Amino acid sequence: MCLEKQSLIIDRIDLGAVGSPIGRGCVAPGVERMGGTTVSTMKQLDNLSGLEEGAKRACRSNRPVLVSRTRRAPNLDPLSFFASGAGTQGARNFWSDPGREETLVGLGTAWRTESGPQSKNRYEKVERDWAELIRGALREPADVPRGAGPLLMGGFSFDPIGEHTSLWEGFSDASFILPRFLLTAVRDGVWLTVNAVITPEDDPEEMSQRLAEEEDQLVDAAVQGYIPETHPSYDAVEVEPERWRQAVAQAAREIREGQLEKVVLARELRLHSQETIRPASVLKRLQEQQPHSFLFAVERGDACFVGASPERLVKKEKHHLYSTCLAGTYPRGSDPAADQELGSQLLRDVKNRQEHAVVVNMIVEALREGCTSIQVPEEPVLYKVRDVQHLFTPVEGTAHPDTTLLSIVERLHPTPALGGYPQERALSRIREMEAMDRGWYAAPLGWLDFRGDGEFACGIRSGLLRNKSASLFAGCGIMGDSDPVSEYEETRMKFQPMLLALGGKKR
Ligand SMILES: C=C(O[C@H]1C=CC=C(C(=O)O)[C@@H]1O)C(=O)O
Repeated sequence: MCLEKQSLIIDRIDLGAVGSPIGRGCVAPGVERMGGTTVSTMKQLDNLSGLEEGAKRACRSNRPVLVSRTRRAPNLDPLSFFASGAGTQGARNFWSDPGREETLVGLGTAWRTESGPQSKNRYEKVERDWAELIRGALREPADVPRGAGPLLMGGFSFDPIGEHTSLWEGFSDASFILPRFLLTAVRDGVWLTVNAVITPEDDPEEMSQRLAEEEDQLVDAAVQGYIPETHPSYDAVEVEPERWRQAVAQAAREIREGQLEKVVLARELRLHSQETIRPASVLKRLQEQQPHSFLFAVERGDACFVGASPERLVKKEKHHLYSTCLAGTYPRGSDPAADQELGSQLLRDVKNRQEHAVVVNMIVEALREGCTSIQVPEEPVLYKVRDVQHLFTPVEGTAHPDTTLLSIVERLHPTPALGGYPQERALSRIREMEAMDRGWYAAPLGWLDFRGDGEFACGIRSGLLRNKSASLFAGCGIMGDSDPVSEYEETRMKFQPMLLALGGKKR
């Protein structure tokens, strides 16, 4: 629809109060009145000038144009916002870092990029597609906080070459969504970004009306603050535990023979519930129970990959890079003294220190290629989460000007904390020895913004929810002296966060 429309002159209205109780109760649900103009209409007008400009650009360049508008939304709670999108979108994304400095909730799809199996260039493809869309985008305002404005949310599968089963249907080897609505909760407050990709065929007025209506519905539902509470009772089936213990023994033998240094073997626990498992309910419990972990949910169609991972893969903020070496695990103690004693034992444990060192060496090498300088402490410290404690070494670097976030993700993934060492040998042993499709388990997931900044975590302590079923995943680093029974116990501890978050009882 490339007709030159007469430009509307619109008074800019600060929509900081969107969804606030002003006028609530005086008008139909979803519409709030302010000085004779409905908020819905104001939103529509507010978005319209950008969309009209975008439509003109789309016509001139004959290509889609991204129009993105961010404003404050002080009264929105991230979890309620996530829950408010249930059912309507099938494309929700939730992200929160362990400091809860940046919580992002994406609802709906303004644009997406995907890569299929065997795709060797999946990282470059996402970056290329995104750069192409961002070129010529209209953003308002120019300055938005980190985590707001146009950005992609999603992730990658663990291994594009390994077997792909129907379990992970909907989750391709790279899948990133530019959310139609993005809520960003940061120290500075809460922001709402509305993204639209307008083509020469679109009518900006119609689009702006549709966006305003959708936003009203979501914001109204979120303001009600309803988060479903489910307590399903479920049957749990461990997938081939004996075969897994044998694989651990076999891997340890191969390591002693010098065929490889380390491999991470994982297993699956399948749950069947009496009622539909609600991702928002699981996220709520994870938020309460796992304050020191990344929280994530990636919904694709009727499935949702959810977890509370303690492990950062990489964060990029301007030219600063931050990564994490997390490997080596002990249980938590039943009281502070016992906990401290177990922590001291872990710090002295030879097998765990070696397992950890393999990870540090690889991450430092991988970062070195993209950095002008690297800082890494000499000794690991403890990182304690609710059910286990780990050896932890943070690594920081200063990136070369041309080092991109996804090029670092590609270099790092899978680190020996998730795959093994040497990488290719470990990957081929995982493909042969594990009786499961890892899908997105242990893979990079996170967000990437219009500046090239963002953050990725490793998708561990996680599960894939689909209607009444859940598949939970847990793995451990196998070394030459690994004992199959203790490694099996370690995976039991690592299932705990998701089992607890499902909130139900084992039948
Ligand atoms: C592979 C997992 O954990 C990794 C991360 C931290 C500690 C690990 C370990 O001690 O084995 C694993 O390398 C998992 O939780 O599924």
